[in-house]
Amino acid sequence: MVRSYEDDPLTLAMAPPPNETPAQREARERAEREASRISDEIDAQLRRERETEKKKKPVKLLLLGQSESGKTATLKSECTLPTAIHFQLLYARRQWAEDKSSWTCVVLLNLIRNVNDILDMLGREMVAAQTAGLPAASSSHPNAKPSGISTSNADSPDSSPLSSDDEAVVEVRRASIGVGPSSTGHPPLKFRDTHRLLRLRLAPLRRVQADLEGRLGAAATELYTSNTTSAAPFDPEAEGSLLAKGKERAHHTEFSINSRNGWKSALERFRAARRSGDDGHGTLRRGAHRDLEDEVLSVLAGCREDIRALWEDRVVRQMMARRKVRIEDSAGFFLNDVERIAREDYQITDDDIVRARLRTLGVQEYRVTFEHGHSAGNEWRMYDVGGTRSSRVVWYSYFDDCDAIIFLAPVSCFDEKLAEDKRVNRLEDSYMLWKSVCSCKLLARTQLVLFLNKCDLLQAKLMRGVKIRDSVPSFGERRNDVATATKYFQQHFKEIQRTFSPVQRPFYVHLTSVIDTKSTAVTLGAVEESILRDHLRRADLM
Ligand SMILES: Nc1nc2c(ncn2[C@@H]2O[C@H](COP(=O)(O)OP(=O)(O)OP(=O)(O)O)[C@@H](O)[C@H]2O)c(=O)[nH]1
Ligand SMILES: [Mg+2]
Repeated sequence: MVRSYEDDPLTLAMAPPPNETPAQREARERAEREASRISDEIDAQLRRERETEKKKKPVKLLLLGQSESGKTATLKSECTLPTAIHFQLLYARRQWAEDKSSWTCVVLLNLIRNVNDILDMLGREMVAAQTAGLPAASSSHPNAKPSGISTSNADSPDSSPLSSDDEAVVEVRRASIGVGPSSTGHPPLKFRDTHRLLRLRLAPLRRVQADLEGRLGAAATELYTSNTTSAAPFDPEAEGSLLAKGKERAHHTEFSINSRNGWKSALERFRAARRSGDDGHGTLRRGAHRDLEDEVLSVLAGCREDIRALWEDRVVRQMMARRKVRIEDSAGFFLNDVERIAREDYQITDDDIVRARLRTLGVQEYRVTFEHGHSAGNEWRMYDVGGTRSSRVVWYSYFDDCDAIIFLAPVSCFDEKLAEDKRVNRLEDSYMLWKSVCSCKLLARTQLVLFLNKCDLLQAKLMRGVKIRDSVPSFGERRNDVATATKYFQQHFKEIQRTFSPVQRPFYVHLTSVIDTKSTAVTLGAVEESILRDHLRRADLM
């Protein structure tokens, strides 16, 4: 049976009365319009509530990558921008002024380490020159004493305050910057009295380095050993995984380290020291409570000219070139800024902070609530992790419910080895780590964003004539320039993602130099938008 529209009971019930007057009709239509407005308002209210509900779930973002890939620098880079609207770290913003002065000690430590590294090399070379039968210090002064350097002790008693413990630390540090025992196969370098004097006059910096390292704790020194041979000890399915072996966290040297012991707490030690020197009226007492930072600055200011002389010395440069040491490419390099930094009134800049190096231990959490921009009202939780192989085992516990990962792969490191395992090429390690992250089932729905970082250092390295194919044979005869190299590396990462992701996902990649704060802010802006879009879509599906 076919029913006509006019027969529909609802239509009949809603139909105006047949004898409706114009006044009644107007009243009815007004009532209908009002009902419709109220209904729209209720819908809008419900929509707003749903959006708020969605926003209540924080966006969870991890920064992953090997040690010295630039994870912490990425966060610092964002914090330094006064007008940054992206990733506004409210925690960091509030603490930034305080943190800024605490980072001063890190910069001073980095600079002093640069100097001591050179002095170590110099000591070895001077001994080598002497054992080669040449005078280590050919006197330019008629009354100058003969060199006191003894061949039985690399650093003679008159010129070096090194204890055997110090020597061990120096050995480790030398290994980290690729400093061999001495440059061989060349005629001995022509050292003069000035070199011996420089070593003598700069010797106090060794003690200062030890004091600063003591104050900053474990974060101040790099890790040169690892108790795991796996690139991804967090991956239960990976060979050599500590989790797979069922080893407990407590058995692992870095497992005991948590967010309270990261660089934030390293800086906190300085804040505490500063507070203890405060007389309660906002002024620092001198003498017994004199701030370590002031003391270091005063020693450094006294050494400024000698540091400059050491760094600009032709023979010293020759020595480093022979040893293939590129101290200027190492993390926390500040020797070119000695004129500005080694002063009692040194004021740290944002740029110094981004370039300062302090290792992250464990996992650092940042909670951020955006006040404006497209993330307004959203809470973001960001996790900056320690990247050494031993530290990676704790990563897994942060994977659950993770919206996005920014994975940093330092591409300038194609010819370098991991500090914690000298057998492993750093680019290879990044590939292995990326593969584990891509294939991890827990991260199957997580957005992955790859930063091919340290492009500035890559550029400088290639300009110096370093050939990629010497370290990466598969690179072959391609053009040895940044564009070709990054395209090649990018393709490799893309292929790994495509092959190993349990579910196909878009490949997001950015070429970065995260110490360039301005361009990093632009990149992070785009990343933030894309992560947020995905986050809301996931919330919609819930
Ligand atoms: N020139 C240059 N230096 C960079 C870049 N990214 C990071 N650095 C520097 O490299 C050093 C190491 O960076 P970090 O951010 O501390 O490295 P990380 O990944 O947090 O390392 P861990 O905490 O050990 O896991 C710092 O001195 C940074 O300033 C870059 O793109 N270019
Ligand atoms: Mg870090």
